[in-house]
Amino acid sequence: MRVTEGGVELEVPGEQTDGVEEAVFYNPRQELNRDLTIATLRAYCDREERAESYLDAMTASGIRGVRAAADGWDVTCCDVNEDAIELARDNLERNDCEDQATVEHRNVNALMHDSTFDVIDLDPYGTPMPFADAAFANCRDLVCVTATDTAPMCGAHFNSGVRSYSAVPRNTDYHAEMGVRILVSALARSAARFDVGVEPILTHATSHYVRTYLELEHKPTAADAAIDELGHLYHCEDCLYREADPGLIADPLETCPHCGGNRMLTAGPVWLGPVRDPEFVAAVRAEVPDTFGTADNARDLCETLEAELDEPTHYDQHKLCRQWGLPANAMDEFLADLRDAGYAASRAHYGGTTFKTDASVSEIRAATEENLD
Ligand SMILES: C[S@@+](CC[C@H](N)C(=O)[O-])C[C@H]1O[C@@H](n2cnc3c(N)ncnc32)[C@H](O)[C@@H]1O
Ligand SMILES: [Zn+2]
Repeated sequence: MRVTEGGVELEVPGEQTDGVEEAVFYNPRQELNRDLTIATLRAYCDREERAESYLDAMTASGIRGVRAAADGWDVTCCDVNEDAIELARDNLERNDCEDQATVEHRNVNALMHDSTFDVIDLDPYGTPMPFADAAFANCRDLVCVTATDTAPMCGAHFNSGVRSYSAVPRNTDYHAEMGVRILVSALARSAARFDVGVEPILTHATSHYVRTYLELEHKPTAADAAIDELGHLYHCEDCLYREADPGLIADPLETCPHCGGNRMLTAGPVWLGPVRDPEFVAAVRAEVPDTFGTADNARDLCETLEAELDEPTHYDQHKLCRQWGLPANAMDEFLADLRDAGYAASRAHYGGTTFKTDASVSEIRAATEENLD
Protein backbone atom coordinates (compact mmCIF):
# COMPACT_ATOMS: atom_id res chain seq x y z
CA MET A 1 0.00 0.00 0.00
CA ARG A 2 1.29 3.48 -0.91
CA VAL A 3 1.01 6.28 1.67
CA THR A 4 2.06 9.91 1.63
CA GLU A 5 2.95 11.39 4.97
CA GLY A 6 4.70 14.68 5.68
CA GLY A 7 5.64 15.11 2.03
CA VAL A 8 7.32 11.73 1.56
CA GLU A 9 5.84 8.73 -0.25
CA LEU A 10 6.25 5.26 1.17
CA GLU A 11 5.34 1.70 0.40
CA VAL A 12 3.99 0.25 3.67
CA PRO A 13 2.22 -2.98 4.57
CA GLY A 14 -1.57 -2.84 4.43
CA GLU A 15 -3.81 -3.15 7.50
CA GLN A 16 -3.70 -6.56 9.11
CA THR A 17 -6.67 -8.66 7.97
CA ASP A 18 -8.15 -11.92 9.27
CA GLY A 19 -5.43 -12.31 11.85
CA VAL A 20 -2.76 -12.56 9.15
CA GLU A 21 0.25 -10.71 10.51
CA GLU A 22 2.08 -8.45 8.10
CA ALA A 23 5.84 -8.96 8.16
CA VAL A 24 6.64 -5.30 8.76
CA PHE A 25 4.92 -3.00 11.20
CA TYR A 26 3.18 0.20 10.11
CA ASN A 27 0.62 2.07 12.19
CA PRO A 28 -1.28 4.89 10.45
CA ARG A 29 -2.64 5.93 13.87
CA GLN A 30 0.85 7.06 14.90
CA GLU A 31 0.92 9.86 12.32
CA LEU A 32 0.46 12.52 15.03
CA ASN A 33 3.44 11.05 16.90
CA ARG A 34 5.54 11.17 13.72
CA ASP A 35 4.39 14.67 12.70
CA LEU A 36 5.33 15.95 16.15
CA THR A 37 8.65 14.12 15.93
CA ILE A 38 9.57 16.01 12.76
CA ALA A 39 8.40 19.35 14.20
CA THR A 40 10.42 18.60 17.35
CA LEU A 41 13.53 17.77 15.34
CA ARG A 42 13.14 21.08 13.48
CA ALA A 43 12.71 23.05 16.71
CA TYR A 44 15.59 21.15 18.28
CA CYS A 45 18.00 22.24 15.51
CA ASP A 46 17.56 25.82 16.73
CA ARG A 47 18.06 24.81 20.35
CA GLU A 48 21.15 22.66 19.72
CA GLU A 49 22.76 23.73 16.47
CA ARG A 50 25.36 20.98 16.31
CA ALA A 51 22.72 18.20 16.29
CA GLU A 52 23.01 16.41 12.94
CA SER A 53 22.72 12.66 13.35
CA TYR A 54 19.43 10.86 14.03
CA LEU A 55 19.05 7.16 14.79
CA ASP A 56 15.65 5.71 13.89
CA ALA A 57 16.36 2.80 16.21
CA MET A 58 13.38 0.59 15.29
CA THR A 59 12.67 1.73 11.79
CA ALA A 60 10.18 -0.90 10.48
CA SER A 61 9.03 0.61 7.12
CA GLY A 62 11.63 3.36 7.58
CA ILE A 63 8.99 6.04 7.83
CA ARG A 64 10.60 8.13 10.58
CA GLY A 65 14.04 7.83 9.07
CA VAL A 66 12.82 8.80 5.59
CA ARG A 67 11.00 11.83 6.96
CA ALA A 68 14.05 12.92 8.99
CA ALA A 69 16.40 12.35 6.03
CA ALA A 70 14.11 14.40 3.77
CA ASP A 71 14.51 17.15 6.37
CA GLY A 72 18.30 17.06 6.09
CA TRP A 73 19.27 14.86 9.05
CA ASP A 74 22.13 12.43 8.77
CA VAL A 75 20.02 9.33 9.41
CA THR A 76 20.66 5.76 10.48
CA CYS A 77 17.73 3.33 10.16
CA CYS A 78 18.05 0.14 12.20
CA ASP A 79 15.86 -2.93 12.60
CA VAL A 80 16.39 -6.60 13.48
CA ASN A 81 13.81 -7.67 10.95
CA GLU A 82 15.29 -8.36 7.51
CA ASP A 83 12.03 -7.57 5.67
CA ALA A 84 11.84 -4.24 7.48
CA ILE A 85 15.36 -3.34 6.44
CA GLU A 86 14.64 -4.18 2.80
CA LEU A 87 11.49 -2.05 2.86
CA ALA A 88 13.26 0.83 4.63
CA ARG A 89 16.00 0.75 2.00
CA ASP A 90 13.41 0.85 -0.83
CA ASN A 91 11.57 3.71 0.84
CA LEU A 92 14.76 5.74 1.26
CA GLU A 93 15.53 5.23 -2.45
CA ARG A 94 11.96 6.07 -3.45
CA ASN A 95 12.48 9.49 -1.83
CA ASP A 96 16.05 10.00 -3.11
CA CYS A 97 17.32 9.90 0.48
CA GLU A 98 19.72 6.93 0.18
CA ASP A 99 22.80 9.19 0.30
CA GLN A 100 21.48 10.80 3.47
CA ALA A 101 20.95 7.52 5.34
CA THR A 102 22.72 4.39 6.52
CA VAL A 103 20.74 1.21 7.01
CA GLU A 104 21.71 -1.26 9.75
CA HIS A 105 20.31 -4.76 10.03
CA ARG A 106 21.16 -5.60 13.62
CA ASN A 107 20.08 -5.51 17.22
CA VAL A 108 19.95 -1.81 17.98
CA ASN A 109 21.24 -2.32 21.52
CA ALA A 110 24.55 -3.46 20.03
CA LEU A 111 24.55 -0.56 17.54
CA MET A 112 23.90 2.04 20.27
CA HIS A 113 26.75 0.67 22.39
CA ASP A 114 29.05 0.80 19.33
CA SER A 115 28.22 4.21 17.91
CA THR A 116 27.36 7.75 18.93
CA PHE A 117 24.31 9.69 17.72
CA ASP A 118 23.08 13.21 18.48
CA VAL A 119 19.44 12.09 18.60
CA ILE A 120 18.13 8.58 19.26
CA ASP A 121 14.49 7.66 18.66
CA LEU A 122 13.19 4.53 20.43
CA ASP A 123 9.89 3.19 19.08
CA PRO A 124 9.70 -0.48 20.06
CA TYR A 125 6.73 -2.76 20.61
CA GLY A 126 5.64 -2.18 24.23
CA THR A 127 8.11 -1.03 26.84
CA PRO A 128 11.23 0.87 25.73
CA MET A 129 13.13 0.01 28.91
CA PRO A 130 15.23 -2.85 27.44
CA PHE A 131 16.74 -0.20 25.11
CA ALA A 132 17.13 2.69 27.56
CA ASP A 133 20.57 1.90 28.98
CA ALA A 134 22.19 1.54 25.56
CA ALA A 135 20.53 4.77 24.38
CA PHE A 136 21.77 6.83 27.33
CA ALA A 137 25.23 5.27 27.24
CA ASN A 138 26.19 7.04 24.02
CA CYS A 139 23.55 9.54 22.88
CA ARG A 140 24.79 13.14 22.83
CA ASP A 141 21.73 15.37 22.95
CA LEU A 142 18.21 14.05 22.75
CA VAL A 143 16.51 10.72 23.41
CA CYS A 144 12.96 10.40 22.02
CA VAL A 145 10.89 7.55 23.44
CA THR A 146 7.53 6.00 22.61
CA ALA A 147 6.01 3.55 25.09
CA THR A 148 2.84 1.69 24.09
CA ASP A 149 2.50 -0.52 27.17
CA THR A 150 0.08 1.85 28.88
CA ALA A 151 -1.63 -0.81 31.03
CA PRO A 152 1.65 -1.75 32.80
CA MET A 153 2.80 1.89 33.11
CA CYS A 154 -0.43 3.09 34.68
CA GLY A 155 -0.72 0.20 37.13
CA ALA A 156 -3.57 -1.70 35.45
CA HIS A 157 -1.16 -4.60 34.76
CA PHE A 158 0.66 -4.17 38.03
CA ASN A 159 3.33 -6.88 37.97
CA SER A 160 4.34 -6.12 34.42
CA GLY A 161 4.66 -2.41 35.31
CA VAL A 162 6.82 -3.19 38.34
CA ARG A 163 9.04 -5.47 36.24
CA SER A 164 9.50 -3.07 33.35
CA TYR A 165 9.86 0.19 35.24
CA SER A 166 11.41 -0.83 38.61
CA ALA A 167 8.73 1.25 40.29
CA VAL A 168 5.26 0.85 41.79
CA PRO A 169 2.61 2.18 39.38
CA ARG A 170 -0.96 2.57 40.70
CA ASN A 171 -4.22 2.55 38.83
CA THR A 172 -5.83 5.91 39.60
CA ASP A 173 -8.23 8.32 37.89
CA TYR A 174 -5.19 10.01 36.29
CA HIS A 175 -3.91 6.77 34.76
CA ALA A 176 -2.32 8.26 31.60
CA GLU A 177 -0.34 10.72 33.71
CA MET A 178 0.70 7.90 36.04
CA GLY A 179 2.12 6.28 32.89
CA VAL A 180 3.97 9.46 31.91
CA ARG A 181 5.53 9.85 35.35
CA ILE A 182 6.44 6.18 35.77
CA LEU A 183 8.08 6.17 32.33
CA VAL A 184 10.09 9.38 32.81
CA SER A 185 11.18 8.23 36.28
CA ALA A 186 12.52 4.95 34.90
CA LEU A 187 14.28 6.73 32.02
CA ALA A 188 15.83 9.31 34.39
CA ARG A 189 17.18 6.49 36.59
CA SER A 190 18.55 4.68 33.55
CA ALA A 191 20.33 7.86 32.35
CA ALA A 192 21.71 8.58 35.82
CA ARG A 193 23.70 5.30 35.67
CA PHE A 194 25.78 6.99 32.97
CA ASP A 195 26.09 10.29 34.88
CA VAL A 196 23.58 11.79 32.46
CA GLY A 197 20.79 14.13 33.55
CA VAL A 198 17.52 14.30 31.63
CA GLU A 199 15.15 17.19 31.06
CA PRO A 200 11.79 16.29 29.45
CA ILE A 201 11.25 19.09 26.93
CA LEU A 202 8.08 17.64 25.44
CA THR A 203 5.88 14.80 26.65
CA HIS A 204 2.38 13.76 25.64
CA ALA A 205 0.07 10.88 26.41
CA THR A 206 -2.09 10.26 23.36
CA SER A 207 -4.39 7.36 22.44
CA HIS A 208 -2.66 4.40 24.07
CA TYR A 209 0.92 5.55 24.05
CA VAL A 210 3.23 7.95 25.84
CA ARG A 211 5.84 9.93 23.93
CA THR A 212 8.65 11.84 25.64
CA TYR A 213 11.66 13.83 24.42
CA LEU A 214 14.51 13.98 26.91
CA GLU A 215 17.30 16.47 26.51
CA LEU A 216 20.54 15.16 27.99
CA GLU A 217 23.22 16.82 30.06
CA HIS A 218 26.38 14.79 30.52
CA LYS A 219 27.31 15.73 34.08
CA PRO A 220 27.01 13.85 37.39
CA THR A 221 25.42 16.92 39.00
CA ALA A 222 22.81 17.00 36.21
CA ALA A 223 22.04 13.33 36.89
CA ASP A 224 21.70 14.17 40.62
CA ALA A 225 19.35 17.03 39.75
CA ALA A 226 17.18 14.65 37.71
CA ILE A 227 17.06 12.13 40.57
CA ASP A 228 15.96 15.01 42.82
CA GLU A 229 12.82 15.31 40.68
CA LEU A 230 11.68 11.82 41.76
CA GLY A 231 9.25 11.09 44.55
CA HIS A 232 6.03 9.34 45.52
CA LEU A 233 2.32 9.94 45.12
CA TYR A 234 -0.15 9.14 47.89
CA HIS A 235 -3.68 8.73 46.63
CA CYS A 236 -7.02 8.17 48.37
CA GLU A 237 -9.29 5.81 46.47
CA ASP A 238 -12.33 7.08 48.38
CA CYS A 239 -12.23 10.85 47.82
CA LEU A 240 -9.50 11.24 45.11
CA TYR A 241 -7.26 13.27 47.44
CA ARG A 242 -3.63 13.06 46.31
CA GLU A 243 -0.31 14.30 47.58
CA ALA A 244 3.18 14.43 46.02
CA ASP A 245 6.16 13.68 48.26
CA PRO A 246 9.64 14.45 46.86
CA GLY A 247 12.55 12.10 47.61
CA LEU A 248 13.40 8.45 47.07
CA ILE A 249 12.25 7.31 50.51
CA ALA A 250 8.49 7.02 50.79
CA ASP A 251 6.57 7.98 53.90
CA PRO A 252 3.13 6.62 52.98
CA LEU A 253 -0.04 8.05 54.51
CA GLU A 254 -2.01 5.49 56.54
CA THR A 255 -5.22 7.49 56.42
CA CYS A 256 -6.51 10.20 54.11
CA PRO A 257 -6.07 13.73 55.49
CA HIS A 258 -9.24 14.75 53.64
CA CYS A 259 -11.83 12.03 54.27
CA GLY A 260 -10.16 9.95 56.98
CA GLY A 261 -10.49 6.78 54.86
CA ASN A 262 -7.79 4.14 54.82
CA ARG A 263 -7.88 3.08 51.16
CA MET A 264 -4.61 4.84 50.42
CA LEU A 265 -2.34 3.96 47.49
CA THR A 266 1.37 4.78 47.21
CA ALA A 267 3.01 5.01 43.77
CA GLY A 268 6.63 5.64 42.93
CA PRO A 269 9.28 6.55 42.44
CA VAL A 270 7.60 8.75 39.83
CA TRP A 271 8.90 11.85 38.07
CA LEU A 272 7.38 14.83 39.91
CA GLY A 273 9.05 17.57 37.86
CA PRO A 274 7.85 19.36 34.71
CA VAL A 275 7.32 17.10 31.72
CA ARG A 276 7.74 19.81 29.09
CA ASP A 277 9.39 23.18 28.52
CA PRO A 278 6.56 25.53 27.44
CA GLU A 279 8.86 27.68 25.31
CA PHE A 280 10.19 24.67 23.47
CA VAL A 281 6.67 23.33 22.92
CA ALA A 282 5.69 26.71 21.42
CA ALA A 283 8.71 26.41 19.10
CA VAL A 284 7.56 22.91 18.10
CA ARG A 285 4.05 24.24 17.38
CA ALA A 286 5.56 26.89 15.11
CA GLU A 287 7.33 24.13 13.13
CA VAL A 288 4.11 22.24 12.29
CA PRO A 289 3.24 23.19 8.70
CA ASP A 290 -0.29 23.10 7.29
CA THR A 291 0.81 20.27 5.01
CA PHE A 292 1.16 17.79 7.89
CA GLY A 293 -1.81 15.41 8.01
CA THR A 294 -2.36 16.03 11.72
CA ALA A 295 -1.47 19.75 11.72
CA ASP A 296 -4.58 20.93 13.57
CA ASN A 297 -4.41 18.21 16.23
CA ALA A 298 -0.67 18.65 16.66
CA ARG A 299 -0.97 22.41 17.17
CA ASP A 300 -3.94 22.04 19.54
CA LEU A 301 -2.02 19.50 21.57
CA CYS A 302 1.00 21.80 21.77
CA GLU A 303 -1.17 24.72 22.84
CA THR A 304 -2.72 22.71 25.66
CA LEU A 305 0.70 21.46 26.74
CA GLU A 306 2.12 24.98 26.78
CA ALA A 307 -0.54 26.17 29.23
CA GLU A 308 -0.72 22.99 31.34
CA LEU A 309 0.38 23.52 34.95
CA ASP A 310 3.32 21.54 36.30
CA GLU A 311 1.31 19.93 39.14
CA PRO A 312 2.18 16.22 39.05
CA THR A 313 -1.38 14.92 38.81
CA HIS A 314 -4.47 16.11 37.00
CA TYR A 315 -8.14 15.83 37.93
CA ASP A 316 -11.04 14.83 35.76
CA GLN A 317 -13.95 17.19 36.33
CA HIS A 318 -16.55 14.52 35.48
CA LYS A 319 -15.04 12.00 37.87
CA LEU A 320 -14.91 14.55 40.70
CA CYS A 321 -18.51 15.62 40.09
CA ARG A 322 -19.65 11.99 40.00
CA GLN A 323 -17.80 11.46 43.28
CA TRP A 324 -19.63 14.44 44.81
CA GLY A 325 -23.01 13.46 43.34
CA LEU A 326 -23.22 16.78 41.50
CA PRO A 327 -23.72 17.52 37.80
CA ALA A 328 -20.73 18.88 35.88
CA ASN A 329 -20.82 22.37 34.34
CA ALA A 330 -18.85 23.78 31.40
CA MET A 331 -15.09 23.42 31.79
CA ASP A 332 -14.40 27.11 31.16
CA GLU A 333 -16.83 28.13 33.88
CA PHE A 334 -15.42 25.52 36.27
CA LEU A 335 -11.82 26.70 35.71
CA ALA A 336 -12.87 30.36 36.00
CA ASP A 337 -14.39 29.60 39.43
CA LEU A 338 -11.09 28.10 40.56
CA ARG A 339 -9.16 31.14 39.33
CA ASP A 340 -11.65 33.55 40.90
CA ALA A 341 -11.04 31.77 44.20
CA GLY A 342 -7.31 32.50 43.86
CA TYR A 343 -6.05 29.14 42.58
CA ALA A 344 -4.00 28.41 39.49
CA ALA A 345 -5.97 26.28 37.02
CA SER A 346 -5.41 25.01 33.49
CA ARG A 347 -6.78 22.43 31.15
CA ALA A 348 -4.70 19.26 30.81
CA HIS A 349 -3.99 17.38 27.58
CA TYR A 350 -5.15 14.03 28.97
CA GLY A 351 -8.79 14.54 27.95
CA GLY A 352 -11.48 17.14 27.37
CA THR A 353 -12.61 17.19 31.01
CA THR A 354 -9.15 17.00 32.61
CA PHE A 355 -7.56 19.93 34.40
CA LYS A 356 -4.73 20.87 36.74
CA THR A 357 -4.82 23.13 39.75
CA ASP A 358 -2.88 23.88 42.91
CA ALA A 359 -6.13 23.57 44.88
CA SER A 360 -6.74 20.42 46.94
CA VAL A 361 -9.80 18.26 46.33
CA SER A 362 -11.73 20.00 49.13
CA GLU A 363 -10.66 23.43 47.91
CA ILE A 364 -11.79 22.55 44.37
CA ARG A 365 -15.22 21.60 45.66
CA ALA A 366 -15.55 24.74 47.79
CA ALA A 367 -14.53 26.96 44.85
CA THR A 368 -16.79 25.38 42.22
CA GLU A 369 -19.77 23.83 44.02
CA GLU A 370 -22.04 26.85 43.79
CA ASN A 371 -22.13 26.71 39.99
CA LEU A 372 -22.42 22.91 39.64
CA ASP A 373 -26.05 22.59 38.71
C1 LIG B 1 6.63 -0.43 16.62
S1 LIG B 1 7.69 -0.95 15.33
C2 LIG B 1 8.47 0.55 14.81
C3 LIG B 1 7.56 1.45 14.04
C4 LIG B 1 8.21 2.60 13.30
N1 LIG B 1 9.20 3.30 14.11
C5 LIG B 1 7.14 3.57 12.79
O1 LIG B 1 7.14 4.78 13.18
O2 LIG B 1 6.27 3.12 12.03
C6 LIG B 1 8.96 -1.80 16.20
C7 LIG B 1 10.10 -2.33 15.33
O3 LIG B 1 11.17 -2.66 16.21
C8 LIG B 1 11.91 -3.71 15.64
N2 LIG B 1 12.77 -4.27 16.71
C9 LIG B 1 12.39 -5.04 17.76
N3 LIG B 1 13.46 -5.33 18.54
C10 LIG B 1 14.54 -4.74 17.97
C11 LIG B 1 15.92 -4.67 18.29
N4 LIG B 1 16.41 -5.28 19.38
N5 LIG B 1 16.74 -3.97 17.47
C12 LIG B 1 16.25 -3.34 16.37
N6 LIG B 1 14.96 -3.39 16.01
C13 LIG B 1 14.09 -4.07 16.79
C14 LIG B 1 10.83 -4.62 15.09
O4 LIG B 1 11.35 -5.49 14.10
C15 LIG B 1 9.82 -3.59 14.54
O5 LIG B 1 10.05 -3.37 13.16
ZN1 LIG C 1 -9.86 10.48 51.08
